[in-house]
Amino acid sequence: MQKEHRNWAADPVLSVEHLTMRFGGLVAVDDLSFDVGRGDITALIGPNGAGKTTVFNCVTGFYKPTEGRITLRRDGTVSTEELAELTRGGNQYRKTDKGSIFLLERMADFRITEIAGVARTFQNIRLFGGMTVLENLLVAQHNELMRASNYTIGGLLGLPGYRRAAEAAKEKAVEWLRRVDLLDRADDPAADLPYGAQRRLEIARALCTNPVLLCLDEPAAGLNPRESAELNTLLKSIRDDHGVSVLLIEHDMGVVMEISDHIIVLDYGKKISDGTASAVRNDPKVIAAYLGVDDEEVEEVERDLHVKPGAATAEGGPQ
Ligand SMILES: Nc1ncnc2c1ncn2[C@@H]1O[C@H](COP(=O)(O)OP(=O)(O)OP(=O)(O)O)[C@@H](O)[C@H]1O
Repeated sequence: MQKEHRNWAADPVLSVEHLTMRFGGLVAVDDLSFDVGRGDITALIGPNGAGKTTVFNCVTGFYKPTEGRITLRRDGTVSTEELAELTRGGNQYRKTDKGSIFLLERMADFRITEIAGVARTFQNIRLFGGMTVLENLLVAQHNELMRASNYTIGGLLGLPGYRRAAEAAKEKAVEWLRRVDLLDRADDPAADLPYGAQRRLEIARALCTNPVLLCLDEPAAGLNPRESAELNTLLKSIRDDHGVSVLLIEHDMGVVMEISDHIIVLDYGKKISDGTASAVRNDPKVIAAYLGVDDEEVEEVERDLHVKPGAATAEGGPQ
């Protein structure tokens, strides 16, 4: 059951404003603005080359945007005036007892994960294949463990503070393995897992960093229908049971339409639609943009969007 209230307007965890990213003469993202609601699953969709991954790379600090502001509201409430003040000054973030905000376009990728609380997965799985499943989740908590050792040899000496932190890291890893149904594979090399299980492990690894916003780049790519259904259940549980906001890029319209509270549609780097799944599904601009894809994909898109065959051609969409 999809929620009809608009968290993205009432309580945005992420606000992207006037984002532009140029590569030489190519404008990959063009003056794009959108909000991601706290506690929502938000999907960023659009035809190939629309600019989705570029947006992700800007939000997660892999690219420095040409222009634009990207605000992450980690917790509490920070007023518009305080945000304006932070923007005018040179700082990357502001933390007060009322709440904390981060200007992600000013921050390096590792700081975005570590202090702003944004975690991501990639289009191509990036696990440490030779390490065990459990070790992959412990490595993800390296920063926390380093802090616990006070960046000294406390870890090697087994000082109590470090030992406690190491125990907690293991407990967290085991708990996430249980949630993603991989506990029985904890000691196997990650590379030995089937593809769908590797995707779940990547998500668990991202969650071990305690994110407020989890960014997933095509999590359903390469999954069979059963694995896709399991992914849907996992993502809904991450939202509902753990309160983590999810922003995903996904080509599988079955997944997108079933789980998304909010969908943003890009085409040629610009936003062409923004709303609930049902609003976006019936937007002629979206259907037209999608029908600009290869002929063999047209029927699939029409079926996934639940529109009558040929409906969008009547709107004069690009062919
Ligand atoms: N590092 C880069 N240098 C030059 N051009 C780039 C770079 N990254 C992306 N682009 C270009 O920017 C445009 C948007 O690419 P992007 O990968 O963001 O699209 P996408 O919507 O994620 O596509 P897909 O669905 O195929 O993954 C494309 O024309 C792409 O070739």
